[in-house]
Amino acid sequence: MNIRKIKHEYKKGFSLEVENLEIPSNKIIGLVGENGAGKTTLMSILSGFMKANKVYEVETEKKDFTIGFIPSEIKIYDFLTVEEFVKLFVDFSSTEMSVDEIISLLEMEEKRKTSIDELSQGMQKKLTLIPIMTKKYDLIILDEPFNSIDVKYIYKLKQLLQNIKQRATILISSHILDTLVDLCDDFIVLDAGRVKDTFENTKTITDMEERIFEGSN
Ligand SMILES: Nc1ncnc2c1ncn2[C@@H]1O[C@H](COP(=O)(O)OP(=O)(O)OP(=O)(O)O)[C@@H](O)[C@H]1O
Repeated sequence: MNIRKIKHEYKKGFSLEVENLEIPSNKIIGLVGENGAGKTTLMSILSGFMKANKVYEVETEKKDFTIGFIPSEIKIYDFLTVEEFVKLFVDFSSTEMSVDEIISLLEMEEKRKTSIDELSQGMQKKLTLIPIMTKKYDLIILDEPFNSIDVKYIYKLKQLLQNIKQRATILISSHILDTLVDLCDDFIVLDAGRVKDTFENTKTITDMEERIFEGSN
């Protein structure tokens, strides 16, 4: 995917302006930047969740390019049980996986009859990730996927994303830098709505910290 130009202005003054940014295929790319840098705005626009109100010029490798977006917070139908929620997903999506397979992949067999509003935050977060585990996309966009999930599941999610990378590009925003350094191939640094830097991951946390935060206050 090539972002020729995206420009969006919010009424209260913040503007996002990204130009000539290549999102390479079959890579995991970390989108980093301070609070309010514009990560969610960029991800929402790229996924079609929000429309850029000034300029939107994006090129994709093919016409039927598919994008899966998991926002950082999704309100799910919390009056359903885990099993009912997964069944609803299976019935209304094109996945070939069964309800049992998905519940087993989530390691939530013991909670299948539990109402979602009685699950922990992390368990609810896991449910929001079902689409990327079960469907094929060309680009997967994940906004803060590691928030509130436990270390074991972070480990599993990292493995899953490494597998998915063989057939998709993955753009992840997170403030958990060591997880990103472990996982990503490349980084994009956003600062005040502009791309400050793009670089390859050297897999050394201090290196990456210096590169990302250098020049910041
Ligand atoms: N709906 C909105 N209306 C007006 N301004 C907004 C709106 N949504 C976001 N903003 C502003 O746009 C800027 C970028 O916000 P955005 O959520 O994209 O940043 P972010 O990098 O994802 O931040 P964080 O790391 O805190 O999640 C912020 O200044 C925010 O206040």
